[in-house]
Amino acid sequence: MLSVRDVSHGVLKDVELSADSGTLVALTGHSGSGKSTLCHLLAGFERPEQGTVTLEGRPTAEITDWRQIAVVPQRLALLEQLTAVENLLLAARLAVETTQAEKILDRLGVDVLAERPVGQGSIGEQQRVAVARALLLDSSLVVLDEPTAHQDDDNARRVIDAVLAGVEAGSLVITSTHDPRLLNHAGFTLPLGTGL
Ligand SMILES: Nc1ncnc2c1ncn2[C@@H]1O[C@H](COP(=O)(O)OP(=O)(O)OP(=O)(O)O)[C@@H](O)[C@H]1O
Repeated sequence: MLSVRDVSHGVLKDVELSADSGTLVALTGHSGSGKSTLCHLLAGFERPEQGTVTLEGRPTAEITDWRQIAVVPQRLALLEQLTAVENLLLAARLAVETTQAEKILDRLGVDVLAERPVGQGSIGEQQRVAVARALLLDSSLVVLDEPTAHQDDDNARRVIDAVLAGVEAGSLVITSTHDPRLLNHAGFTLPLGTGL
């Protein structure tokens, strides 16, 4: 269970959210409404100025295990000199087989980067590598910041199918998005900011 209680931080005011495993939650709101800020708090990159963000009762800021919280930050945070497979294995702390990394890269149509430095890929390809990395371990909480922002329809479909497989496998997936292709699949939506 993820629990966001009475959180105020920067532009975020009194945000409340509870969600269980096996759910897809969408964060929406206009540019600057705080979607990325909330993603950072969920991921545990920062502690909230007020309130609490906990996963199974533990502050997310104290959780460093990728099996518990996996993330696609807006700027992806890939190591550009490493291949796609190496990026995935690093996140998994080398605890998965190379074939497992190759399989999810293939599923996301980005096997072309498996053995190449990801910095050579297009932004859309790099985003799909970051999505593959976040979905690799069926982590308890998966936080995705606009994971289809750089995807055409075919590749958005690949991302969405992979996300839904993660939800099916039991992950709680929280994604910020403006994209109706993704929004349509959300179990529920948390609108942030005013006017939406
Ligand atoms: N580190 C920071 N320090 C100060 N202000 C920040 C910081 N990060 C973000 N902000 C501000 O907080 C507000 C919310 O930013 P955020 O990136 O969370 O919005 P967003 O809803 O994700 O927007 P977008 O859809 O454009 O990505 C913005 O006004 C931004 O300038």
